[in-house]
Amino acid sequence: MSTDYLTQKGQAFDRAAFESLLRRKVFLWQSFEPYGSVKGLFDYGPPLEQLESQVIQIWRDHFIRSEKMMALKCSMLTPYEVLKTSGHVDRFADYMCKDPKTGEILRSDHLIGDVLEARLKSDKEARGEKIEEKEEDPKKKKKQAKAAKGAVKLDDAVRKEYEHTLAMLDDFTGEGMGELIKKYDIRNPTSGNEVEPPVSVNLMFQTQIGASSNSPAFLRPETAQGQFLSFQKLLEYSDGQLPFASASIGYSFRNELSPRAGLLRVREFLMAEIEHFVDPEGGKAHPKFHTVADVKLPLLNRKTQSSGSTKPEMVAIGEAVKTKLVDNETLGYFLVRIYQFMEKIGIDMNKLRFRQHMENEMAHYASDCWDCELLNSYGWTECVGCADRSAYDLSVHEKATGTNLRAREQLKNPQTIEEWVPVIDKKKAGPKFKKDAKAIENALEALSQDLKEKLQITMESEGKAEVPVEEIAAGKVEIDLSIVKFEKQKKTITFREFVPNVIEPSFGIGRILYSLMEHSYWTRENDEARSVLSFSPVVAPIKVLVCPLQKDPKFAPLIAKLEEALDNKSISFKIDQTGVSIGKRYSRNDELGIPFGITVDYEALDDGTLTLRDRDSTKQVRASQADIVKAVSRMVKGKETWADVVARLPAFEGQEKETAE
Ligand SMILES: Nc1ncnc2c1ncn2[C@@H]1O[C@H](COP(=O)(O)OP(=O)(O)OP(=O)(O)O)[C@@H](O)[C@H]1O
Repeated sequence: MSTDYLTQKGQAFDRAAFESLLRRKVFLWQSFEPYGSVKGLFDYGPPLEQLESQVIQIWRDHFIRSEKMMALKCSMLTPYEVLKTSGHVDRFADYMCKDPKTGEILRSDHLIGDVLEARLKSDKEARGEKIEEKEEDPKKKKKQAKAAKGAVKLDDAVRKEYEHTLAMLDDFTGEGMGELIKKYDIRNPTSGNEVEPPVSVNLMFQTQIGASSNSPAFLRPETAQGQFLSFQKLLEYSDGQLPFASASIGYSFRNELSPRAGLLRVREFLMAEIEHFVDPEGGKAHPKFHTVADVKLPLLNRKTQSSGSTKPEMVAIGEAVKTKLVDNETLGYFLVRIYQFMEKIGIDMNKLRFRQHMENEMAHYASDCWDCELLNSYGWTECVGCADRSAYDLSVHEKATGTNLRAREQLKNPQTIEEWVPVIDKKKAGPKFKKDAKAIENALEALSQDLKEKLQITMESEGKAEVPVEEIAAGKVEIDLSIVKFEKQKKTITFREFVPNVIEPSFGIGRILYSLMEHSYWTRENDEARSVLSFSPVVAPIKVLVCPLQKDPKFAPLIAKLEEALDNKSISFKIDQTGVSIGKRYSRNDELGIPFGITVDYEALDDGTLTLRDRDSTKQVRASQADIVKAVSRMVKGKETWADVVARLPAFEGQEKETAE
């Protein structure tokens, strides 16, 4: 199947050929194949496992080391209460519709979105809109003309309504989506059957800790909660100084209703999440913002999206923060760091944009949110979410557990303040409240200043008052002045206490890897189309292909020496000693994305020189083993490019034929 999506060389992207390469070269496959496979679960073979490990290494260096973040490894099994407090138990759900005849489960918003988009596409074809766009491509023109024959033109008003519905889809409740399904006669596209009304399904995998069902738990749907609950440890580790950031790389689990699009929507995936804790006073400034202020990013803001356009604008982040397009410096700083990370791992930067969340997409507590989206053959795909989560997470966990999740700022000048304080007659309170006495004392101290003042006035006028105490069985307690009174007392404070705000960049590694593989894929069109994966030398799973020119035992000592030299520099390599032609060996290893080939030929036997081939240009240089290994070592560390090497080392013209035999 071809799509409108183009490779880095401007060729039509052939997804079937791409997927066949991934299968052939054992990049990935659906898990548990001998048992019929499970949707949404994938196993990675050696090349993809290695690619992931290289990308993670760069991520660690780019964020954890360079930004001095505190790396954490938190438990994946998470007690029910934690996710109840975070809101996941009640709200981490999607709506699904069932096809009653086939039993197929469809995610309601995807179903509506897909059907309306297909109708709009068909309408465009019927109006000939696409045909005009691609006039220069006769093959496509023919295909579109054919499609247009079966296309259905929509009424202008209907077309507008569909477009509006698609833009607002995130706003619909289950009931609302049910009405849309009826109104637009939306059916299961595969069977044509009517579907049942949407029902809400929580996306977490539930389990229990220990043998008793009294301790329900979930597999975590994100790594973030563990990081929030480690806040006090992190604060201690950073000597109480803010801002600081924690980072966690680990698996998350979501029981997606309709896993699809390969690695893009799966049920178990690797996340790399950062929680940057910052004092909300001072506008969430970032100490290193000035170093990135001039970097321009492709930003697709809310206003542009509302106008129906999807074209991002290149804006310097300094300007974007100044005009409040991006809410604050810390958020802006991270958008730039995400951009630089993507560039480092070899993402095609023409296929990257930052899309601002529409108001209706954001969580109620978030103050701004941008997704880093990568374009692949499935369309623009959110690969990193970067949100300002305000003080929400720490506040809710503090409230639920009574643990202090605050930071303190030492005041330059101590301040004297007056505040209402409960003065409890413990001799009377103890016998009266018995086992609840401590909980009641804590609750009285935790009351707001306003409430303390109000309670004192009530007790003075009415002789008694009622105080809510969630922690005791009765849920409330009656107090009077013989037991407690609230007094205004002077107090000198030397610090300010606050709940830090959190900026969270959240990376889905699988989606990034998949997009990176598509961005790296192209075909060399010489004698026959040959697939190439142009992984940059820094991320390539294997760095070097070692090829003796022919199967000849004479080469063995030189190969052994070369192996030792590559090993000494920790360069991963593969030896291809099969009897096929050198050109064929190169091209089948181009499919693995190996950036360099070192050939040992008969000249090497005389003078010890080897040839080094660059995968993308197929150009070669000839030099001593030491020079070649040094050049490779520098290139895989990103310290030198092929252009630098070509400028330094003599070219080798006796290029082997690239064609297969
Ligand atoms: N089912 C999934 N499969 C693979 N990666 C995922 C999946 N769900 C989320 N991610 C990745 O985790 C990142 C952070 O998760 P987040 O909760 O922000 O995603 P989300 O907004 O729920 O994604 P979506 O709207 O696509 O379901 C995403 O940017 C994405 O890269």
